[in-house]
Amino acid sequence: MSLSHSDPTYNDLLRTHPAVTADPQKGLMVGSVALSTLAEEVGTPCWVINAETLRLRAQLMQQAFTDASLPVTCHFAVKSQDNQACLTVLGQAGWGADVVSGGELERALAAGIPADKIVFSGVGKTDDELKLAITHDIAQVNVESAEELHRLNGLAQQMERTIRVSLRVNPDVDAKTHSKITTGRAEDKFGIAYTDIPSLYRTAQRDMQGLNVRGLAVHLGSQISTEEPFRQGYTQLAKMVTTLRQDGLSVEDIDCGGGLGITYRNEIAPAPAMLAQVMADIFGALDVNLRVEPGRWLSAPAGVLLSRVIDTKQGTHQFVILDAAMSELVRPAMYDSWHGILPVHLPDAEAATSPVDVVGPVCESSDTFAKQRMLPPLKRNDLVAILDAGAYGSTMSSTYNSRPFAAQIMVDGDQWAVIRPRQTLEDLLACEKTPHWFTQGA
Ligand SMILES: Cc1ncc(COP(=O)(O)O)c(C=O)c1O
Ligand SMILES: N[C@@H](CCCC[NH3+])C(=O)O
Repeated sequence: MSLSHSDPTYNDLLRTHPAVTADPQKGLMVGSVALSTLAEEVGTPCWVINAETLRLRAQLMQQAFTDASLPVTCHFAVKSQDNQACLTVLGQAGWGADVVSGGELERALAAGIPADKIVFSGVGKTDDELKLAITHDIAQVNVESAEELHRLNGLAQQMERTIRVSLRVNPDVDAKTHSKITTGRAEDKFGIAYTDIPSLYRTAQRDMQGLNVRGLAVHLGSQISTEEPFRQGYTQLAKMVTTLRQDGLSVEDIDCGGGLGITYRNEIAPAPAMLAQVMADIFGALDVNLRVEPGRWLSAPAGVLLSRVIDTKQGTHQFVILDAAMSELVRPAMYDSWHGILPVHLPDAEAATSPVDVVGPVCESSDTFAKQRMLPPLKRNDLVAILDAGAYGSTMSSTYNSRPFAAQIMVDGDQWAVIRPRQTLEDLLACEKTPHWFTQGA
């Protein structure tokens, strides 16, 4: 988060973030709606999602696979953005869902995504979650251990059903992204060890009556910004397909996971066309059905976190204290991640920028959105938009420091609506109970 001369300027950020535009009179806009209007009407902090951006990115990704003549089923990773309105937009664009919990499965169904377009990944699925998947006969469960495979088979047989599964392979490939979001190294908790796959797959396909074993899945990590990890991971998978087929087993499906990175700062992020090309090169001749599970690439650039300056203060550093905090957007605190920050009022072309620390009000030094960021002057009550906040923002929010969850707004052209109201303190307290022995006789 340190000061870098290669940091994008205000204009660079605007150019690379079409979800927001600048109007000389109204300041920053999402679609045709001024962010200042949303701040007035809904209050800050709040999340603002541009439906058009989501739709466009869904289309662009599908187009990349079409251009590569690759039939791919696209499943949106719900963990990146789980709002029902966003899932509805993507469902209407023909996308399925990738879920990692019973809650996400219920959300995807509630948004109208059909069960046969839902895949269920995740390193620890409870019996209840697996039963839910069986009950709804979802597209497939990506199984992450021998133990889970046996448990799922038992549950399906008890329910007198069968369920489609793929085995998630741990290919021992380093995705060269942040260590905390790397999932395909041997030491990571995800997937089944590469060398254990052949015997487990054989047992599952030949002997487990509750399972319809379809193929293999992989997910290497998130915010992957180079082609090489995809190439390495998928090559491992393709070799495994050959091994299994040589053993007389059938492999019909390959789930390539998600992970495609975006440009937050100055990363040269790969385009979906790169992913499509790698998949075509490696799987094109294998005669398999392909799936992908991207999240961030679709949702991150579609959303901003809108916040107001509570105060500024001059210490060793100049501080700008926002009403948004790590309780809304935890990524900078958790991964030292960099997010563009734009003042909502258009800065005077003459205004000099100076280095400031942009922080939140939470009692943690890590509650810092940016250190020594070159920004035009900001004063109390000014608004700022924190960019690329549509993924792993609201879904990772907490109520730390008794801060109720922020409102979520969707803008679609000239229309806007609150799609999740701001939680109130009453909402927060309503589900808590003080044990009866404290209140008896009071
Ligand atoms: C199994 C699985 N699929 C898909 C994703 C989505 O990843 P991303 O948002 O990086 O595309 C994740 C998250 O890392 C995941 O764990
Ligand atoms: N939460 C991470 C991504 C993790 C993806 C889930 N496996 C982030 O904000 O970058």
